[in-house]
Amino acid sequence: MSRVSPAVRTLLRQPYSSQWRKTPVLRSSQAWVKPVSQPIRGLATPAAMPSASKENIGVYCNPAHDLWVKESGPSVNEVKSGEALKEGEVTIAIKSTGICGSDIHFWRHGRIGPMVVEHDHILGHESAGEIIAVHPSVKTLSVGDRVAVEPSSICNKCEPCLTGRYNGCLEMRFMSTPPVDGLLRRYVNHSAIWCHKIGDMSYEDGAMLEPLSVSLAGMHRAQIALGDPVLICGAGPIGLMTLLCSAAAGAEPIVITDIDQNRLDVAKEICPRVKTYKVEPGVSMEEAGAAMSKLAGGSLTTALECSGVESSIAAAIYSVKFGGKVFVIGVGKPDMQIPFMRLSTQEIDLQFQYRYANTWPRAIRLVQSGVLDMKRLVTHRFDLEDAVSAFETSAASAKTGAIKVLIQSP
Ligand SMILES: NC(=O)c1ccc[n+]([C@@H]2O[C@H](COP(=O)([O-])OP(=O)(O)OC[C@H]3O[C@@H](n4cnc5c(N)ncnc54)[C@H](O)[C@@H]3O)[C@@H](O)[C@H]2O)c1
Ligand SMILES: OC[C@H](O)C(O)[C@@H](O)CO
Repeated sequence: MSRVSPAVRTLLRQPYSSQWRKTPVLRSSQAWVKPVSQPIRGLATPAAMPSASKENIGVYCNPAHDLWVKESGPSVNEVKSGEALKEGEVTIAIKSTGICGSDIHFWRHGRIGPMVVEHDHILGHESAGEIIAVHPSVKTLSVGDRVAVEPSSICNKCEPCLTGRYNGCLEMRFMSTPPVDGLLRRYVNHSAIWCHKIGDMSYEDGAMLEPLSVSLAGMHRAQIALGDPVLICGAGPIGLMTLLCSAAAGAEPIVITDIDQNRLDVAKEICPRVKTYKVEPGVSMEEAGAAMSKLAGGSLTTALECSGVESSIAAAIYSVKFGGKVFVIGVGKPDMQIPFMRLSTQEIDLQFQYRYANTWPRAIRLVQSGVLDMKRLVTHRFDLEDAVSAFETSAASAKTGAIKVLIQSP
């Protein structure tokens, strides 16, 4: 806050409130950031990074469930001088970021299980952008490269890291999971190894690679094959991406469920051969599971659970036949009841996925080649300055029809 005037400082400190939304957003023409004339060696010149003339702002939440936009680091001066850039790092001008259900959760509930918001905290981990500065030690990326950001940081020493399953890193620092700040900023410094080149892919598609990675990791470990009958529970962004993946993998038949008819309609739009099942209140998990099974002609061997809702996981367990598998991608309550004896007597495997490892090159190939087209899932776009409205729209998805809300910094 040291480079801003007291009036601006007051403005930037405003928590989420109607006052912020009515307040005109700061423009770079208001020039509260001093321009720097001498860029350091190895960094882009100011002419090569016009967007770095704008102040850096970020989207914050806190334990009191406020949500607001304010000044953030690295400052525009630090970006230009490179003083905050560590060995192996690049500066990314973030262009597009998706809002994830976990962002809404950290804002509204202040925690996801053991991950607790304890201070002012920057959200966002589904981003793509342009490289605008490169530490001299970085040889793999150049200024101007378009990249999708993998929001991880790992120790490279523990067993999960050394065996290639780095999503289980014992010292994982995942951006946007407290206490690690997220990507919903105009500029972010991050290790070059986690910035995946996307060529001429749009930044929107680039931002979608992160949730797609979750689906791909699930698909890979659930071992979905050509002709497999598959149930997908939950038609949110993850469920719909899993639907696209299942269709591309040749699963047949495919059944998808949700409580929201709009989302089921979108599922039908992006995959006309999918069969939809609307989950109604008052229907028991046994009945729901049986109905899902019937829609698939009694064939279901795999359920990919993408809601994280206890009753949905239970219905999935009742939907698959002897020897089947329920693969849970959704996350939910810390403790849940499951139909244990159904799992036991039917020898149903219950498996879980948490985040992803090594999925990004695969995700990029699938989107670049057109095998997967996720554009229909983007329903709303907001500028970074208007991030509060973006979060409200995403949080009220049943009313707004939002599926994936993107925040952009053109
Ligand atoms: N395992 C991981 O690493 C990982 C990563 C990202 C997201 N997730 C989780 O995956 C899940 C899906 O993410 P998303 O972004 O699509 O979230 P989302 O909340 O947008 O989608 C969940 C969908 O489930 C539907 N639903 C609710 N109750 C249901 C029920 N009883 N039966 C069927 N559907 C029901 C909702 O209407 C919604 O459409 C969430 O639990 C999220 O936290 C897990
Ligand atoms: O895709 C990554 C997930 O959204 C995160 O793990 C989140 O659920 C908690 O940080």
